[in-house]
Amino acid sequence: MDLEVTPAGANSDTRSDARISHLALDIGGTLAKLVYFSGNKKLLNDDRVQSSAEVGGRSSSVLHGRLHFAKFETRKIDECIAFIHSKELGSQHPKELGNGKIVKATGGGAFKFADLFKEKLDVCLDKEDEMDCLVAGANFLLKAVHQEAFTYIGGQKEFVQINQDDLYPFLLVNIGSGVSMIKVDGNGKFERVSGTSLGGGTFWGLGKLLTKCNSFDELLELSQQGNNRVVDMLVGDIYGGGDYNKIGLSSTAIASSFGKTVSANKVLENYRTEDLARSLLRMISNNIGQLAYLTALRFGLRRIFFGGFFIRGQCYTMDTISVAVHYWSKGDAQAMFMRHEGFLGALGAFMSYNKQGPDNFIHLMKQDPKHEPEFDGTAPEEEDSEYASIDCFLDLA
Ligand SMILES: Nc1ncnc2c1ncn2[C@@H]1O[C@H](COP(=O)(O)OP(=O)(O)O)[C@@H](O)[C@H]1O
Ligand SMILES: CC(C)(COP(=O)(O)O)[C@@H](O)C(=O)NCCC(=O)O
Repeated sequence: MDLEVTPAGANSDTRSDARISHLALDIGGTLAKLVYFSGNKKLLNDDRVQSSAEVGGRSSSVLHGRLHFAKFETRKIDECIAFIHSKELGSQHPKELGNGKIVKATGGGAFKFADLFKEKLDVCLDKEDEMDCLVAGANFLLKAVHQEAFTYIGGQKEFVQINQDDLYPFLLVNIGSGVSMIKVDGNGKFERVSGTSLGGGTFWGLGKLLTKCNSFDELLELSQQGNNRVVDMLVGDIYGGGDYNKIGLSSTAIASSFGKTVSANKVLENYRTEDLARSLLRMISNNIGQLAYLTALRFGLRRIFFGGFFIRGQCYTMDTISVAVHYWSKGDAQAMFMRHEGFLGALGAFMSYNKQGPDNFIHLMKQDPKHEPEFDGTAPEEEDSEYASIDCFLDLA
C-alpha cells in the first residue's frame, strides 16, 4: 500500500499532522470526502474559545487542534484508504466498547465499502444517515463559521450575515452526483422534499463522453472558454432574430439547450469541445436552479442554500444558478452558496461522534478576518485554499 498518498486539495499542514484523533467520511457516488481532527489535549477555560462558558470546566475532555478537509475519487477508494492508513488513527479516536476503532461514515459508500475498510484498516464504519448528516453539516457551518454563506450576483460575491434567530426554514439543495432538496426547519428537523437525477454526475458523465476530458477540472476549464450559443438554440434563432415580447422572452434567451445541433449539418467532431462543455454546464446549472426555485415556491421558502461538489466555487455555475433562481422567482428568492460546499455530509458525520447531538461539539477559535483564506471564486488548484483547515476545540464531554 502506498503510504505517501496526498489528496487533491490537502494543504501542507495535513502532511505534518500524523495522528488523527477523530475522522469521519462521506463516501458518495463520485467523491469520498474526509473531515478529520488532529490536535492535542488542551487546558481549562481557554478564553480564545468562542463559547468558552460551555467548554470551561471540562478540560479533561477538551481537545485543541485543527479540522482538516480532503477528498478522493470514490473509484480510487484505495487511495483514500492508503491516506487514512498513513495518518494513523491515534489513541483518542473513538472505539467500540471492547472492540476496534470505529469511524463515522455516511453516503452510499459507507455501506458499499464497509468490508473493505474492515479488511484494510481494521476499522468499523459506523453508518450515519446521509440526509441527517447533510443537514447537521449545513446547520453547523451556517451558524458557526464566519463568512460561510455568500451570494454570487453579476460576478460579485457577497457574504451573507446569518441571523441565527431567522435562519429557518430554508431549502438545502445538495448537488452531488444526483441532487437532493431538503426543507430544513431546525436542528434535526427536516424533510427531503425533492430531488433530481440530473446533477453533477450528469454533467461530468455526459461531458466526459462529449469532450473526452480526463478530469472534472479539465472539463470545467474547457467550459470557461466556450460559447454556448454555437450549440444552444436561442429564441432569436427561432423568431428571425427578434424577441418574443408577448411572453417576455428576449432573443438571447435559450429556447432549447443543445437545440441548434439538430438543424446544423454537423457531427460531434465538428463542434468545439469548449462550446459543448459550456452548453452542458449551463443546461445542468440552469435546470437545477429552476427546480430549486419551484421546490422553494412549493413550500414558501425564500432562502435557498446550494451545496455539493458540483458547484466547486465555479463562477459560471454559481452565476447560472443565481440567475435562474432570480429569474423564475422574479427576484423573490435568493440563491446562496457555501464555502465548504462539498463537506456538509462529512461534517455532519463528524459531529455525530457527539452523543449529545450536533450542538456544542466543535468550538471555533475566534476568527480574525485578516486571516481568512483568500477565495476568488475560481476552481481550486492543487492547494485548496478555500478548504483550509479550521482552528478549533472539540468538546468530548
Ligand atoms: N475532482 C472531481 N472529480 C469528479 N467530480 C468532481 C470533482 N470535483 C467536483 N466534481 C463534481 O462533483 C460531483 C460530486 O459531488 P459530491 O458532492 O462529492 O457528490 P457525491 O457525494 O455523489 O460524490 C461530481 O458529479 C462532479 O460533478
Ligand atoms: C441517491 C442520492 C441521495 C445519493 O447522494 P449523492 O451520492 O449523489 O450525493 C442522490 O444521488 C439523489 O438524491 N439523487 C436523486 C434521486 C431522485 O430524487 O430522483
